[in-house]
Amino acid sequence: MELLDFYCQCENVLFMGNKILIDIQFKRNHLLQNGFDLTMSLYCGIACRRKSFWCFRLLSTYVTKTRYLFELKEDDDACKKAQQTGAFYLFHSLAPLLQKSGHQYQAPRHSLLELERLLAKFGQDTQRIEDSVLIGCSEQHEAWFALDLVLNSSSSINASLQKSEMETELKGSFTKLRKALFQLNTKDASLLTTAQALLRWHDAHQFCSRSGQPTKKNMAGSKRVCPSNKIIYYPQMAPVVITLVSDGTRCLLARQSSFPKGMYSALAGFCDIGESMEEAVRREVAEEVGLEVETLQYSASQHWPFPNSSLMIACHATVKPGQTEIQVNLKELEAAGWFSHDEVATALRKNNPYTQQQNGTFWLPPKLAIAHQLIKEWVEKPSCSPLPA
Ligand SMILES: NC(=O)C1=CN([C@@H]2O[C@H](COP(=O)(O)OP(=O)(O)OC[C@H]3O[C@@H](n4cnc5c(N)ncnc54)[C@H](OP(=O)(O)O)[C@@H]3O)[C@@H](O)[C@H]2O)C=CC1
Ligand SMILES: [Mg+2]
Repeated sequence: MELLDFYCQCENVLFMGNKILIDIQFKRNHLLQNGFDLTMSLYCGIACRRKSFWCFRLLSTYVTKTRYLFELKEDDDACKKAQQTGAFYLFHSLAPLLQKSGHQYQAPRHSLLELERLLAKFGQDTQRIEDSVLIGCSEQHEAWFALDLVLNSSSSINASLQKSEMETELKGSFTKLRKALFQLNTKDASLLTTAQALLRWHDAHQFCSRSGQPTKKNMAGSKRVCPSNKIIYYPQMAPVVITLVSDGTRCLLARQSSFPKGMYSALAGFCDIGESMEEAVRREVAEEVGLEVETLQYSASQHWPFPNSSLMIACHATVKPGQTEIQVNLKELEAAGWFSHDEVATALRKNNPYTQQQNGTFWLPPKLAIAHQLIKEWVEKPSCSPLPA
């Protein structure tokens, strides 16, 4: 339910700036009378007066949130204003700040005032706040930003010395993202992943590749512009295909020498320029294990921040029956093999790297990796009906 149109009398309306809030009780009755299943409690929208009635076009919370973020990306003044009431996630050399509460970890947010105090305490200019990037907002339109306290800093104070003092001051610890992802809930993990990717991109794109001049970030951090030739640079992700190959009864798992000991995953590879997803899957499977893909089926996608931002495009593939002999490309992989449904289902159930290494068995990527989801899908439904490649 994204858009609704309806009419009501003036006393049911509250104005807030250029937005309106409908009297909740009225809306609930109205929507229930009209057979809507009201699952969200608040809608914003636009209104125009028609005789004694107001005509409303109501937008869902998701749409208003999206429109608000779009406005902040386009309008530097609006974005700067949003910082006044916004909240900031903090990083140190791309490691997010985490705080422990009981047995759980969380990513704390700081107000502008708290951030200004912190920067002043550590001898940094509050101008640095302009290096922050917009990463989202709450349903109440509290804008969320991320700032790296040392990247691009002109402060002469040694960054590593400052780190532990900052951690004491902030009652938390700056934790490497790979580790942080295992300690956070999915929502925080996804926000911090986006934040780190954006902070990293800005750090690596300080100069125009044509003029060599420093580029300037817009307030939200959704782009950088070269002041001398007006070239605009947008943050980029590299498309990567990840494929779980099956021969109908078994699936193919492989490992690179850089993987943690004992971990096996699906085949992955960067798309070459000019390739479709289907072509990239066929090429990667042929390059890495010497097999020809017969059919494939798209499953899902995921942003993956390591080592740089990738858009992981996940799919299931099958190979021609009777053509299942693997020829491992040792320049790319350390090992690859066929695994039975039972073996993979057992590994999935006991996916504990420590115990599985001890037993000499293999283990699979963690839950938050799309490779895990692909493998789980195959175990639950090994015979999906894919499209020809
Ligand atoms: N989320 C998940 O579930 C999973 C994510 N992944 C991610 O998928 C990505 C790709 O997998 P991988 O098997 O390594 O890829 P490839 O099989 O394509 O091999 C990697 C090599 O490709 C070259 N390469 C080509 N284009 C690029 C590019 N745009 N960026 C970096 N390297 C490039 C590099 O070679 P050279 O260094 O010689 O230049 C690199 O070492 C990895 O970054 C990995 O983190 C992988 C598995 C699971
Ligand atoms: Mg690969």
